Amino acid sequence: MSDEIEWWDYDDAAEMAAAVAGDIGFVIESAIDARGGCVIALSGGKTPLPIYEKLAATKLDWKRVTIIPTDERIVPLGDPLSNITAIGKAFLPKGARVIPIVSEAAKDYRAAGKAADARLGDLHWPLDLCLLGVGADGHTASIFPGPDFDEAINGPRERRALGVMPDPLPPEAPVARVTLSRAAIVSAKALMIAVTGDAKRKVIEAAIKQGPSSSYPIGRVLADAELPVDIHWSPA
Ligand SMILES: O=C1O[C@H](COP(=O)(O)O)[C@@H](O)[C@H](O)[C@H]1O
Repeated sequence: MSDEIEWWDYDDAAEMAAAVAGDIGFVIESAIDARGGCVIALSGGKTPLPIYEKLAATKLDWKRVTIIPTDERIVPLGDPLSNITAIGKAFLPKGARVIPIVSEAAKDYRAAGKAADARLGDLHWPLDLCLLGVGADGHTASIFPGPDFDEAINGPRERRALGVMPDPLPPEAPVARVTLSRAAIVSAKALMIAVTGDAKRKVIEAAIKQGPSSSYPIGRVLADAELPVDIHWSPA
């Protein structure tokens, strides 16, 4: 478990968006200065959208930035549930390289996970940054309870992505997923979480208290993190 998990509290989502976008922008600039490029993973769902709007408005050398989603719902590109579609809307116009991790050709969710893992092998690892979200049920990226949970948490460290069938399926997006593995997430050089609302805060606090045997996926990820983790929170 990282010795340093720091909470950053904001008055509202707009204030949080400005602060998190500033932090991500700093990581991107530093990576470009250091090695001429940057690879980041951004969470899906609705919470981070104001952050992406702010970040996309930041003057950066976007052509040197590669963005992957932390996880993807297995739906066609353009579907309202597609994480990469929302991320692409924000960053493709800036010239960033936005890489989907799910191809419509995948036969089943496990094959989709294997294809994503192979595709991710072409990128520069470890990630310069991973921004995670957390669901009200304590899932993070698409690490959910179910038949693939153990592999997502304890699979071989070189496995960066895998297919996941959440059980139970989350009502807000009841579909199979592809997710970064815990190993890929915690190897990132910078790890941040952005969440809103009291319920998610309580879940994360409980998960941290439970430690390495946490019943929540976010607890299992945080328990394996070695670098400091910033948790950004606003009430709504
Ligand atoms: O399904 C997902 O949910 C989480 C949380 O999403 P939010 O809309 O409650 O912010 C998200 O982090 C993940 O990437 C997504 O696929």
